[in-house]
Amino acid sequence: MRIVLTGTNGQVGGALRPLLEKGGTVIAPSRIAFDLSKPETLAEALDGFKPDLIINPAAYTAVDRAEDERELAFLVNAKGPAAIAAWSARHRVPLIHFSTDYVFDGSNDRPWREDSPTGPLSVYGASKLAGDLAIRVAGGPHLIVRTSWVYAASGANFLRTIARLAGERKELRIVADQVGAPTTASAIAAAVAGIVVSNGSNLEGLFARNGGVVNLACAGETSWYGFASAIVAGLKSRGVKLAVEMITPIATADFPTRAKRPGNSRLDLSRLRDRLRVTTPTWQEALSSELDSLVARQRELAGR
Ligand SMILES: NC(=O)C1=CN([C@@H]2O[C@H](COP(=O)(O)OP(=O)(O)OC[C@H]3O[C@@H](n4cnc5c(N)ncnc54)[C@H](OP(=O)(O)O)[C@@H]3O)[C@@H](O)[C@H]2O)C=CC1
Ligand SMILES: Cc1cn([C@H]2C[C@H](O)[C@@H](COP(=O)(O)OP(=O)(O)O[C@H]3O[C@@H](C)C(=O)[C@@H](O)[C@H]3O)O2)c(=O)[nH]c1=O
Ligand SMILES: [Mg+2]
Repeated sequence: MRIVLTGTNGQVGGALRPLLEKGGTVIAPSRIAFDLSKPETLAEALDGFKPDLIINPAAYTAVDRAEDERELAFLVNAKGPAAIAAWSARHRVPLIHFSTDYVFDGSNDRPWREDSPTGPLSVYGASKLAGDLAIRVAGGPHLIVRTSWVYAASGANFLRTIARLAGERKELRIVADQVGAPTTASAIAAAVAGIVVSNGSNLEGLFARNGGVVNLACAGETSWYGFASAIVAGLKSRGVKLAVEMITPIATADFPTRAKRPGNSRLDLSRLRDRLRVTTPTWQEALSSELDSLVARQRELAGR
């Protein structure tokens, strides 16, 4: 199977690559060879790659910056995916794409289902929602994996931000009224690669029956404050020396940001379990193994 995989410098694409290489030929075009901000060039590139499957984790993910770069965010997150989806529909080549909890307004008091009403609060969320809708409208075989709060031992993410700040500051002030499920790129990659490997050439049929959007996050829930507290506790228990003495829970209103974020980011995982037979680790289990990798990497870099 020939798999075109985008975004391999990113968290999810980077975690997927080695898992997919075990089961097929992975074509991982550079951003220059396959630039989502140039939608008109993508069909010709795909003609050349001749994939049997396209997996597209590449995205514009700078949530605050997107408020000032609306056009670029929509090109990368909506127009590019729309062009890929049109090619996928024309050639009946399955497409796996990724979506976000930020398509919701966060007002609900229950976990969001795949068909819950959307209402993005940010340009990033609106651009991702436009991508989801364009893929659906194109009508090809597709699966849109909707996830939340993604992090890894490397890359730009909340774990790495907190690990850095905890080494520099006495006090961290973290919002406690936004709840969701922190999710490792490796948990997403394991689940997605599992679906690909176990269904092989039958993905088109699987997506016809059970495609569309599926929520996929780590199990359980916490706030950004709860997540930061667990990160700091986990680093300390692994013997990492930190400057931080106090972690203070604050309200969203006390941490002004350019983009608005949803209060409730929780995703209902029953479709994932019932239709795709996939379960994910709890966020605490996933954090524990990611902290092991982070600390091992830091010790290696420090030559210890
Ligand atoms: N990060 C998160 O918290 C969450 C992410 N998601 C979604 O999951 C998916 C994967 O996210 P994640 O792995 O964290 O993202 P990252 O930000 O880690 O990686 C994004 C990747 O997209 C590439 N990219 C950006 N612009 C373009 C472009 N114009 N053309 C081609 N490639 C481009 C980047 O390339 P380069 O490295 O060269 O910049 C990078 O490799 C995305 O769809 C995202 O919206 C959903 C929920 C949460
Ligand atoms: C660094 C910091 C952040 N925060 C808050 C701000 C924000 O509400 C929350 C998380 O901040 P971040 O900017 O790291 O997270 P953010 O970039 O909003 O993360 C999002 O990225 C996109 C791509 C997604 O799709 C989402 O699922 C989500 O993971 O923590 C604090 O309260 N104190 C702090 O010191
Ligand atoms: Mg961010």
